[in-house]
Formats: sequence, structure tokens, C-alpha cells
Amino acid sequence: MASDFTAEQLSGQLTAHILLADDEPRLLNMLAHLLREAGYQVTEAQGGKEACDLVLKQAFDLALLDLRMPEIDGFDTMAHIARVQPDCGVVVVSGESSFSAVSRALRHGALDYLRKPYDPDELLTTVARVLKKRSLLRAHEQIQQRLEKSEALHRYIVNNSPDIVFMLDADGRFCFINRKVEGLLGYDPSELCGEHFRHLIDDRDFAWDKYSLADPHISADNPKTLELRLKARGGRRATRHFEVTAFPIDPQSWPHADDAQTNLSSKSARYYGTARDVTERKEAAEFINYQAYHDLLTRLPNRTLFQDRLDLAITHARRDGTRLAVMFLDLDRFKVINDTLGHGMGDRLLQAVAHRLEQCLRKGDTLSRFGGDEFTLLLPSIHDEEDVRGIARKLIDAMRAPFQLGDHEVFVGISIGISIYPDVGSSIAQLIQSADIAMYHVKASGKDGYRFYKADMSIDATSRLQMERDLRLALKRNELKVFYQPQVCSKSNQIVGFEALVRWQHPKRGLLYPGEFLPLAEETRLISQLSERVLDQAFQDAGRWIRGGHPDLRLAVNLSPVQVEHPRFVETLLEKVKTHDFPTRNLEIEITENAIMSDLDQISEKLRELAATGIRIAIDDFGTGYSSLNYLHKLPIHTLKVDQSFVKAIRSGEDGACIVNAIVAMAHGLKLEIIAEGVETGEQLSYLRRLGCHQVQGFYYGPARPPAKITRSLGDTRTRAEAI
Ligand SMILES: Nc1nc2c(ncn2[C@@H]2O[C@@H]3COP(=O)(O)O[C@H]4[C@@H](O)[C@H](n5cnc6c(=O)[nH]c(N)nc65)O[C@@H]4COP(=O)(O)O[C@H]3[C@H]2O)c(=O)[nH]1
Repeated sequence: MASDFTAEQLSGQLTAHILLADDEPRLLNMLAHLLREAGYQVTEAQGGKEACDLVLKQAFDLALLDLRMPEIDGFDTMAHIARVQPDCGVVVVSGESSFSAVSRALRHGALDYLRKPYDPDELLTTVARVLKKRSLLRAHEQIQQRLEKSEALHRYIVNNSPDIVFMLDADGRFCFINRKVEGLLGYDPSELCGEHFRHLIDDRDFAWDKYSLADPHISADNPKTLELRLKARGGRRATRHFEVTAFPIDPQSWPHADDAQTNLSSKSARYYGTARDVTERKEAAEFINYQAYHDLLTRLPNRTLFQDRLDLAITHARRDGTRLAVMFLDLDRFKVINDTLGHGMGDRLLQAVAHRLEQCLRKGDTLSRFGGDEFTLLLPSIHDEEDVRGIARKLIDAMRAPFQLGDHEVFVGISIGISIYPDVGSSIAQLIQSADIAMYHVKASGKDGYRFYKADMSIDATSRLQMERDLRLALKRNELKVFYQPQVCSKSNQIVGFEALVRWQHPKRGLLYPGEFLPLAEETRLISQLSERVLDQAFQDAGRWIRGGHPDLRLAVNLSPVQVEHPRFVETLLEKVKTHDFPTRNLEIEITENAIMSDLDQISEKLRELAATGIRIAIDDFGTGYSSLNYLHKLPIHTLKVDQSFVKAIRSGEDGACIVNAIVAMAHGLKLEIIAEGVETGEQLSYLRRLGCHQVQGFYYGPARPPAKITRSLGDTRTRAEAI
């Protein structure tokens, strides 16, 4: 800065322009001469008045004033100069030597006072000294101004930086931090000065020491950059992510390090750094990453993340010699709910299911949404199958209670297939596929249960596809047959009706039972076509028998939940009844408890409509589903069908028998008819008879047979059960 001023300017003597004011022309001339001789530029004023006029027109560095002048005296002239040219210094040259005059002159701003008659040398020395002092003062002021400007500029740049800018001392304490920290994190810079940088770091990233700046390789050219979460003040804002760059300050470029004049805080600065807010970028990246590995609807890991975790779990299990389980879970009847209540409800159901399943799991288990209504579950480090069984049961139980979706109360079951590492294999694909196959076996055997994969479970994905193709062909080629199983009154041994049961006469695999193809038909929506065929056939066959001399013969048909929940279920069924001119009073439809409970209000409405036409309604597999007995009062039910598992228990033990007792007692109490299914032995028959359950169905009286056989036996006009 000093180099901006010339030696001349600093000395300020030779080029200086001096104003002389005195009312004595002789003294004025002498003084002017003296100063001109010394090299100064001089302007003379004959008195105060002229001097005042001159300072209005020209700039002077110094004025030498007499005090006693007519019109305007030296004091007033001094005051005028101070107003008009504050930079012009004043020296008084006066014959007045009283103390009061001198002190008054100095108080009014005179830089010096020379008494007349003056010594020429003394005058010249005084003028030179005063001019030099003024010149130095002016230079200092200019430097000060420039410094202030420069400081303001740097302060502006630092405080308006989009980043937090800071300086740390050797211990990592803030000695400077810009205002940006207020906008981004809510701290006033002054409250952070003296605080350790760690004070700002989120607990999760609390390893500043690990990122110590002591590394000798860090410098301004090679700064250290880390991503850290910084805490906002008082937790009023969320933690934000920052890219923090810092490096040690080079003492060469920061001379204040040893400067005692510098204020204490910046003096101790050893590190310089910036913190750039990268929250938005980070969150966007995290979201993209999250999306790649999660299902956004349920927030569960997706297939990719599941496979990754399984891969890792297999590696651990292999190394530690432990076992792990993979479960494949598929919701029963999800598609029906999704189709009838809409996708919005379907989505809500999936979220609720995911939530309930998660409640059953431990930390370390991975539940993922594999797609649609399929979930997979990884259970690492299991001891034995019993562990896994326990969890499977827990999951199944968790689904038992209804899900409230708006005004609808719906029920879903869950089918679980399980594979164990290393028993079924050691690859991700093998484990998932085996669990999937086991799950299909659960579905095929009536849903809502679990099974472990066994090597003889042959169905694989390709055969499932094949099966679907075959089923479509079967419908075209009329390969679906209806067989009839008699329902007998054990008191009279009379056949009271037949239950229509579908069979598939497969061209290669022979006669297939419903358990082998109905689940697939339900999932592929082929169930509607299949049911139409069965109904057409059954109405034809049974209609013939009824018209052929058995007017009271009852036809029981099974209806899938998919059919019942269809919005046009009632119309479709009644249209079919009409087309075949089938007497409604001879028709009994069998539906399961679970189908009813899926949407109690809607289903009861539909059943009421059907019951009003004379159609009878039976609850199939009674006692195995959601046994909320409340619904029995609400629905127009005619018959309860005791599930065969309870009938079987009559032989094997007490518990099942107790349930049969209870169901029969309840049916009597509610004045409902009751039929026991799966009666195979005389012992079961007698037991049921004793209980007062007289209608039975089962192998004891014969399995389901093709219609020709039934026609033949009915043709005998005898309808006694022994004949079938
Ligand atoms: N162990 C044993 N089993 C006996 C005995 N008596 C009868 N069964 C079998 O028990 C099942 C009774 O039918 P369900 O409980 O309605 O259970 C039926 C029913 O829910 C369903 N189903 C059958 N046909 C149709 C149909 O046309 N439409 C629909 N939606 N479902 C059907 O498939 C299920 C299985 O049918 P099926 O395999 O024909 O099996 C039939 C029948 O063959 C016995 O004494 N012992």
C-alpha cells in the first residue's frame, strides 16, 4: 500500500500549495518570498476576507494565517477553511502571544503557532514538519479506506458464499464461521466460536477424530473432503448432509498466525474449511438407491435386495456351518379382493399385510415383497425345522383377524412354502424356487397352511405354465367332468341328494382331483368358465333325475369365493338356473366360511337374494375357517357341513369329537340342518347318529361317481343308499 505514495507526496513539502493571509502587505511579501525561495507554491491573500474567497476557488495543503485581520479575523478564517477544505492544515503566524490566543488557535484546529517576528529557519522547519505530518495522515487515511473497502468486499464474499466457510484452531475449535451457518443450521456464528467442530456433527457420523486433519498430505492443493451429517440447532430442523472440505492453513499465506495484533480468534486459526449443503443431492441419490432396492408400496426390500441378502446369508451359513430358511408366502384370495374392491383397496391390503407380517419377525430376518401378492422371507441361522414351523404358524395366525379397508372387513389367508439351506440346495435360485414349489403344494391342498419342500414335489414353474395351458385346452375339449357323491339320511338310508364334484379327465395324467387344478384355475381366473361348465352339467344331470321321479333330490354345488365375490354373481347364477329350468328349491350352494367373511355385508346381501328365490345355502368345511359365530345369525343359512377332519377325529381321539358335538349342538340350537362329511366307518356313523346328526356323506356310502352310474342306480327307482 505504501508504495502507492511517492517520496515527494510523503514528504509533502515541495509541491505543496500554501495560502498566506495577512493584512500587512510588507510582511505578506516577505513571507511569500521566503516560502517561494524554499520551493513552495504560494498564493497571497490581503486579509481574512480574501483568504476565505480563495479557499472557495482553489485547493491548498496549508494556510499560514495572521490572527488580527480586519473584516474577518484569523479565527473565523480558520473556521471557514475547516468547513470548506477540511484537508487543508492551518498554522498561525501572529504577533499575538497571549496564552489565551495561542490556546484558542490550537483549539480551533491550528497545527502550530509561530510568533511574529519569526525566525525564517524556524518557520521553514515548522512548515515542512506540518506538511509532512499532514501528508502522512492523509496517506494513512487512504490506506485505512482501502483496507475497509477490501475487508467489506471479503466479508461480503465470505458471508454470501453458498457454503459455510470456517476456520478451526489446532484443536478443531471454530475461530471463525460465516453467517451461512445461520441460514442452513440455525446457529448464530458467535455462539459457535470456541466450540469444537464435533459439536455440529450428527451422532451417526461422530468420528471426526477418525477423519483427523493431521494427515501431512492434506494441503490447500490436496484438501480433505468428507460427507458428514451436521446437526441443526436445537433439533428444530432436520439434520442435513454436507460435503466438508478442509485443509491446514499455510503459515506463509496466513501471516497473522504469529501476529500479536491480530484478534485472538483468527490468530489461532490452523485449518480452513468449507461445508457445502448436499442434502438435496444426497436425498435424491438415496431415494434412487432406495427405490432400486425397495418396494415403494410396502416399503419392504424388493426381490433384488432379498436376493442380495440371501446370497450373503448363504455365505455366512456355509462358513459357520449353520442352516437358514427361505419362505415363499402367497396371499390367498388377494386377487379376488383386488378385483372386487379395486386396486386402491388392494394396495392398502398389501401394506397392512406387510405390516402384520413384519410384527412377527425378529431383527435380522428379511421380509421382501417379491411381486404382486407374493412375499419372501429369509430366516438366517435357524436351529431346526421346529423353529421355522413356529414362525410359519405365527404368520398364518397373524392373518386370521380381519383387515379393515374403509367400510370393508376382509379376510385373507396365506400359503407358505419353505426351503432349508443346505437341505434343498445352496443356490439362491434353488432355495427360492423350492420354497415356491412347496407353496404351490399348500395351495393345491386347500390353502392357508405351510409346507417344507420335499424332493418329490415335482411341480416346477414350467409345469405350472404347462398346466395352465392344459386347463385352457381342457375347457375347450370338454375334459372337465362332474361326479356326484350321495348325501344320505342315515336314519332311513335314503339318498337325499348329491354333491357335484368336478374332475378333470386329463389326456395324459388320467383323472385329476380338484386339489390339483382348482387353485390354478382360481388364480388364472379360469374358475369362472370352469364353474359355468360344472353348473351346466350338474343342472342337466340333476334336472333329469329330479324330473325322472326324484322330485326332492337335492343338488349341492360348490362355489368358489372368486365366483361369490363377483359383482354379478347373483344374476349369473339365477340366469343359469332359469336357462336349465332347474327348480331352485332343489339347489343347495356350498360356500366356505372364509368366502363369507371376506366381505360379510356384501355377501350376506347376495345370499339373502338367492335365499329369497328358494335356493338353500350351506356352509362348507364348517369349523375350519374363521369361526366367528356371529355371522350365523346374520345370514340365511340352511345347512352346516361338518368338516371331514372333525369326523375323522371321532375315531382317533376326543378333541375332534368334542368339536363335532359342539357343532351339532349349535346347529340344533340354531335350527339348521347338519351334514357330516367324510364319513368312512360304521363307528363314525353310529357316533353321529347318537348325536342326532343324521345326514352324512362319505366313502361309507360311496365316493363321487360319474353321472351315468348315478342314473343307472336311480333308474332302479330305488334310491336307497346301498344301491349306489
Ligand atoms: N378322505 C375322504 N374324502 C372324502 C370322503 N367323502 C368325500 N370326500 C371328498 O371330500 C371332498 C368334499 O368336498 P368339499 O369339502 O366340498 O371340497 C371340495 C370342494 O371344496 C372343491 N370342489 C370340488 N368340486 C368343485 C367345483 O365344481 N367347484 C368348486 N368351486 N369347488 C369344487 O374341491 C374340494 C375337494 O373335492 P374332492 O377332491 O372331490 O373331495 C371331495 C370328496 O371327494 C371320505 O369319506 N373320505
